[in-house]
Amino acid sequence: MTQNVAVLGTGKIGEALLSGMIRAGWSPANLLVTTRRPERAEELRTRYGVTPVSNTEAAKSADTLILTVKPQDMGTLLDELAPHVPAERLVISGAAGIPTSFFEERLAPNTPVVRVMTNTPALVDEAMSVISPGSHATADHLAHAEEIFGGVGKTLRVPESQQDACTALSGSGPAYFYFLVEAMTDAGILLGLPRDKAHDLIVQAAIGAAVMLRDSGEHPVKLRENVTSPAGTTINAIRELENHGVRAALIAALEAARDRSRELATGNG
Ligand SMILES: NC(=O)C1=CN([C@@H]2O[C@H](COP(=O)(O)OP(=O)(O)OC[C@H]3O[C@@H](n4cnc5c(N)ncnc54)[C@H](OP(=O)(O)O)[C@@H]3O)[C@@H](O)[C@H]2O)C=CC1
Ligand SMILES: O=C(O)[C@@H]1CCC=N1
Repeated sequence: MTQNVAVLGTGKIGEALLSGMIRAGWSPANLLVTTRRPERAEELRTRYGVTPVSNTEAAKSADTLILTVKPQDMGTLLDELAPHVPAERLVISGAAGIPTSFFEERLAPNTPVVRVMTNTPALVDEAMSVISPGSHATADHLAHAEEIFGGVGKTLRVPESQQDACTALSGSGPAYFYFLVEAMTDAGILLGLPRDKAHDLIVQAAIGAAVMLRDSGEHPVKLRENVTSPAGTTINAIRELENHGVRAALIAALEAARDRSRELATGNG
């Protein structure tokens, strides 16, 4: 039987997922979207051929509901949805921080809930989507979530207790790499390179390093050692990174992201 899937609150992540599902072979005829603004609904209809509906209509008619509003908007959305979601619907939350218990307390008893933390590389089918079941989600529900999110990249099952850490690492992760590229491009400017050339050099170094990290089977330390010649250039840069506490800064940064994810747990964050 063909399943209807509704994406509720189709912003950046919702659209990334939607576009990936269509690339992965889902028919737009089976995809519903909800938005807060009518012009956004029309944009999605025109761009993807999907059907915009109200939140209430989605709750009544879709087999699976994927909630991709901001954590702070989740309580309001659930107040609207709760009276209309039959208990057999699978509810997937894509929101940072909010535990599955938040949904279970507001929806009909025994509603299956799955929590997923994906990331924006879903736009290029290179997402990492970290998946955890709520109390009533079965193996079939998890498999269905994996089928959906597997269309936009890799998936990984973790206990829900690890979701805040995963949010800090991979949900927010792409932003740290963009930040590095931005800073290293500025360094290229300081060293006298034109901005476009500096950008291209750093992006290609990032792609090459990422592919080697994924495919070489080597530990990152070994890969870095291979670049770091005795009395060469790289070790001078590494010394400066260590002097400026970049390793400690990254550990503290990810800890702060994990803590913020925990704070968002109430949906009022
Ligand atoms: N951005 C990222 O990299 C990641 C985000 N996430 C999570 O994904 C979720 C969405 O983030 P993101 O896509 O960045 O945010 P966006 O603001 O781009 O998307 C949320 C969308 O929900 C809409 N919306 C809000 N309330 C309602 C409602 N009641 N009914 C219908 N639509 C509604 C908003 O409308 P309007 O446009 O009018 O504001 C907006 O378009 C968040 O919970 C976030 O934690 C997870 C992983 C990565
Ligand atoms: O910054 C945020 O809150 C969201 C969740 C993970 C990535 N972006």
